[in-house]
This record gives sequence, structure tokens and C-alpha cells, in this order.
Amino acid sequence: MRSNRLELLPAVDVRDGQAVRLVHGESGSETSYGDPMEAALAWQRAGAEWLHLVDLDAAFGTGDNREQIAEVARAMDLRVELSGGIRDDASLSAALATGCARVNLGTAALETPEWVAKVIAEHGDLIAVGLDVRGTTLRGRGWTRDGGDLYETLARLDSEGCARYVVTDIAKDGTLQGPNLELLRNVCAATEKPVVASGGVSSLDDLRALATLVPEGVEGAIVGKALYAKAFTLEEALEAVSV
Ligand SMILES: O=C(O)c1ccccc1NCC(=O)[C@H](O)[C@H](O)COP(=O)(O)O
Repeated sequence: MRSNRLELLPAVDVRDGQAVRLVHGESGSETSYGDPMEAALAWQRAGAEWLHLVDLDAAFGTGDNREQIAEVARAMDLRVELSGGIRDDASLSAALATGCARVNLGTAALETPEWVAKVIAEHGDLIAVGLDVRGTTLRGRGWTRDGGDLYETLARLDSEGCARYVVTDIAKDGTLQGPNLELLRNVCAATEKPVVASGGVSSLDDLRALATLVPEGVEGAIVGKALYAKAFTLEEALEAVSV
């Protein structure tokens, strides 16, 4: 049964060994926030139940931070969602070996759908698919390439038994302009599966607005920039969505 409380997933996006936030996911727009382990431990101490941990270099194809990410994931007592550059058996095995609670596949769902169908069948709830969109066009390879229509891909993944979707409006990501509630409503109307909202959260009111979508299927919200910019604390965020 679905919970009626919005789950919060503070984000640690790693580029070149540093916790960063990008604007619109664009390489080169980084603001650095220091050591990823320290950021992750800070969210854990503040009461986080989940951590959204992203290897941006792996997503962009500019290397990877695999060892460091695995170290962070292993140091956590909370549940970790791993994202960025998980596209084949080797990267999926490495991700799952960290003991993470789930992995988020993006590019692979657009470029190697047969492989994604296979790993969904093998790993069930451990696999989520990131639907990263501009308008209703999906973007892959670190959000740099078009990858098809959102709703056609969603229907295909649903038919393959995908357990969950992480939905990002790239136009909102890292901008502190508020989440795209209309997009989230539309995606929830198109699937029975839970949706994790990502990108744009700027205030406690944004989180309260996302919490009103829980009955429609929004299960959680990823929060990055707003926490690093100290728009509110994680403790305040958890309090705002507690019911
Ligand atoms: O998740 C990815 O694979 C990814 C790839 C390329 C660019 C960005 C990527 N993720 C960004 C995030 O997951 C952000 O942490 C998240 O959307 C939070 O956004 P915000 O609250 O607006 O800072």
C-alpha cells in the first residue's frame, strides 16, 4: 500500500570528486559544495531516510567517481538511490554491490531497451527509470541528447514491469524555480507506478505542494540546490511533509 507521506531524497551529485549542483544539468555550470561524504553524512545526521547519489562524470562520459560513490553508499545507514552512467551489466553490478536500495537507469532506457527490460525482470524494485525531459522529449547521455517521447517510453516501460519512475523537468533542475507540478500530474495520470519528483524545489511550500500529489502517485521528492543554498534545512523539510 502507498504511504501518504512524501519521501524526501536529499541529493549528492558528484563531479570530479566534489559535491556539486548544476543548472539545467549543464556541464560547466557547477557550483561546488565540497566533500560528497561530508554532505551525505550531514543529510543522514539531519534525519534523511534516503540519499539520491549521482555520478555526474559517469552520466556525461567524462570518467567516473565510482570508488568514491561506493565508499559514500557503504558508509550510509539510510537507503541510497544511485544514478548516473548505469548502462550495462558491469556498471549495474558495481552499483548493486554497494548495497544501494535502488538504481536509477536513464540513458539505457532510451538506447538499450532490451537490456533494460531484462534487468527490470531480474531485479524488480531495485530498478527505477529516470525520465528526464525537456517538454515531453526525453534526454539521455547526461541530458545532452534527445531520446524519444516521454509517454511512449513510459507505456513501454510500464508494459515491461518497471517499478518506479524518477521524473525530472530539466528546465527546472538546479534553478530553484519550483517543481513542474503539471508534468508530474500528467505522468501520474499515465502510469499506476510511483513517481519520484526531481528538479526545481526551492521552498517548503514547494514540498507541501508536492505532498498534495501523493494521492495521485508522487511518492518522493529529490532536493538538491535548495538544501545546499540553505533555503531551508532538511529537518524543516522533513517536518513540512510529516503527516
Ligand atoms: O541524475 C542524473 O543521472 C543526472 C545526469 C545529468 C545531469 C544531472 C543529473 N541529475 C541531477 C539530479 O538528480 C539532481 O540532484 C536533482 O534533480 C535535484 O535538483 P535540484 O533540487 O533542482 O537541485
